[in-house]
Amino acid sequence: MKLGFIGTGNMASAIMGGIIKKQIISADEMIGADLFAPGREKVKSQFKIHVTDSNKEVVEKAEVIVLSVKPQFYEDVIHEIRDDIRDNQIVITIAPGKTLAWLAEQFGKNVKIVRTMPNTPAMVGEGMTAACPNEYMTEEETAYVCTLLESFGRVEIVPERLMDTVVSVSGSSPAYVFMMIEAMADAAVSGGMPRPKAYQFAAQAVLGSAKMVLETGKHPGELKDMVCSPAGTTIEAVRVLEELGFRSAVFEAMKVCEEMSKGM
Ligand SMILES: NC(=O)C1=CN([C@@H]2O[C@H](COP(=O)(O)OP(=O)(O)OC[C@H]3O[C@@H](n4cnc5c(N)ncnc54)[C@H](OP(=O)(O)O)[C@@H]3O)[C@@H](O)[C@H]2O)C=CC1
Ligand SMILES: O=C(O)[C@@H]1CCC=N1
Repeated sequence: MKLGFIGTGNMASAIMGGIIKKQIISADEMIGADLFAPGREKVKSQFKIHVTDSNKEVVEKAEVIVLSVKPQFYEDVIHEIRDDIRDNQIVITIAPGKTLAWLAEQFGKNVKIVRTMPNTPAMVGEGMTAACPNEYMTEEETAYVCTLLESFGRVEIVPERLMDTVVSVSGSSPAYVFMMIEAMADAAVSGGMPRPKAYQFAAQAVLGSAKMVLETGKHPGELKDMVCSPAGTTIEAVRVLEELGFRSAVFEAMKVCEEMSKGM
């Protein structure tokens, strides 16, 4: 087995889906463990990967192991597997707040670890993942892990001090964007548009806007100004968003998210 998952929930499924779609690793070379039988069965039927109820079996069989349980279960899972981890294996973590120093302490031995923060758009190959390798990872091993992570989106190696900021700007942010799409669609429905069409219009507008930021290299403010025709419709919408504290709401929500990550 090339890749193993301990925990087969939402984020693990998004990663599995992205990797299988890009055919970097076949489903037959992946194994996932989950205590929750319906969770295991879901990924088995969806992706045809091997599944087990034993975390130790994943460690026994996989070269690279993704710890994809909630942060509060990290300590127990690491203590369960630490004696079985071999020198040549690589552990990928995806939990907020779990620093490389904390992870080293829990393993209590020299383990190759890459601390990452992915996001669920991995499911459609548009993930954004930040990665921090520890001192036991060679350049080749880090490059291999980056190839895996790139199979489901963009990857950046970042200094570890930025990881809590990454949680707020990309790990958690799909939730805020989905809320915005939902709100936009509700307003479109109120204007008379059938709901399925409203989601399509709102989502495509968000997708296209994001692509413009990434592909033109222009400042988002300049792109916004290009939409605001003089005495037009958009500038009135912008006025109301400013009045209702749109920017401030996003800013404050992200600061709370970052602080929460630090405390985990
Ligand atoms: N969801 C997201 O968008 C993102 C999540 N993450 C991180 O990914 C990790 C997983 O989150 P997410 O996928 O959302 O959570 P989920 O609850 O969807 O998935 C976690 C899975 O692990 C199972 N589990 C719990 N304890 C164990 C154990 N001891 N051994 C094996 N399996 C276990 C859970 O079972 P049960 O339900 O029975 O407890 C559940 O099926 C977290 O650390 C999270 O912070 C990172 C970036 C984005
Ligand atoms: O909500 C959470 O805690 C996880 C981490 C980033 C996204 N989801």
